Amino acid sequence: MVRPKTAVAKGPSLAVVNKSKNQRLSSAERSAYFARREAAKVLRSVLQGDARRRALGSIKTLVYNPSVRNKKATFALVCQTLKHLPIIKDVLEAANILNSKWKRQLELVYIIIYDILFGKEISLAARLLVRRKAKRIEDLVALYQTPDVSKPRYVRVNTLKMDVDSAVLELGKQFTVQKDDMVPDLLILPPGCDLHAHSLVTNGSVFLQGKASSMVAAALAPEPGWKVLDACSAPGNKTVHLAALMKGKGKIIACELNKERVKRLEETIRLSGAASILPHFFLIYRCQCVINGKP
Ligand SMILES: C[S@@+](CC[C@H](N)C(=O)[O-])C[C@H]1O[C@@H](n2cnc3c(N)ncnc32)[C@H](O)[C@@H]1O
Repeated sequence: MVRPKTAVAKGPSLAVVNKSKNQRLSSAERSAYFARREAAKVLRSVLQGDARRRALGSIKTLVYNPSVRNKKATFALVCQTLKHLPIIKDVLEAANILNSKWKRQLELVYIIIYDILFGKEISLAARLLVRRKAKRIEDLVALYQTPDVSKPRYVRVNTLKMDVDSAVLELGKQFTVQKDDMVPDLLILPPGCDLHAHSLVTNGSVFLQGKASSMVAAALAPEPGWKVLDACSAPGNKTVHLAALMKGKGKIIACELNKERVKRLEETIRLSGAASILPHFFLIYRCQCVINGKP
């Protein structure tokens, strides 16, 4: 195996590839960028030659093609990537990040992964280890991990089916339950409790609905008799919350663009019990709402 003398990665890797064309690259970045592109082309020829058992030329011959500008760096990149290819392939397989676009540029991906794993980034990581007084990469990663901030679970009581105090009693048999101080029909449960299969959820007495989502209808505070337009309604959590606050008097015009999501909206309305209690309450439109001429 040829051992190149040059340091291979002299510029940022993925960052360079992803830089928008409008942003100017420094000359070092530009040369690293071209070296990677050129190395990928050479690598493709080498690997295709291997696959067909018919080499299109030695790496040197391919690199000395006049179209290759940065011959030293390209040669080094190709050799080093080939040397580490089994590891690179393993990493790619484990990471499972190849989409169809990247699969078409597999050789470039190999080169970039080489750079990330064994090129300049390693020395950056080493510098970081010293700076953060960490002995191993794992310790460094742990230093950067944000503490697990546990978020409470919220459920909104569907007052068309159940009153808030009964829901507190029922859920209180299993969990510690608190009433939210901003949204009257919202309950706070401990982080991590899974209510998906709870009978109050499956029968539509409570909805798994976050605080931000539940605040919308509460902030509007519609009164019975109002006519309310829900312009983007599926899956319908806010639609049925409005229905509960309006106690069945008035009208809700629920619009939804997506045909499949209209089905979800109808299912939410059915689950909430609103459709049977208030048969003429909802008007569901599969439409694109147009406001001031704009969708
Ligand atoms: C974030 S969801 C709405 C969530 C809903 N308000 C709730 O609380 O359950 C946005 C919905 O708006 C629909 N949508 C987007 N643009 C729309 C348009 N111009 N007209 C009608 N529906 C639209 C989308 O298909 C999607 O189902």
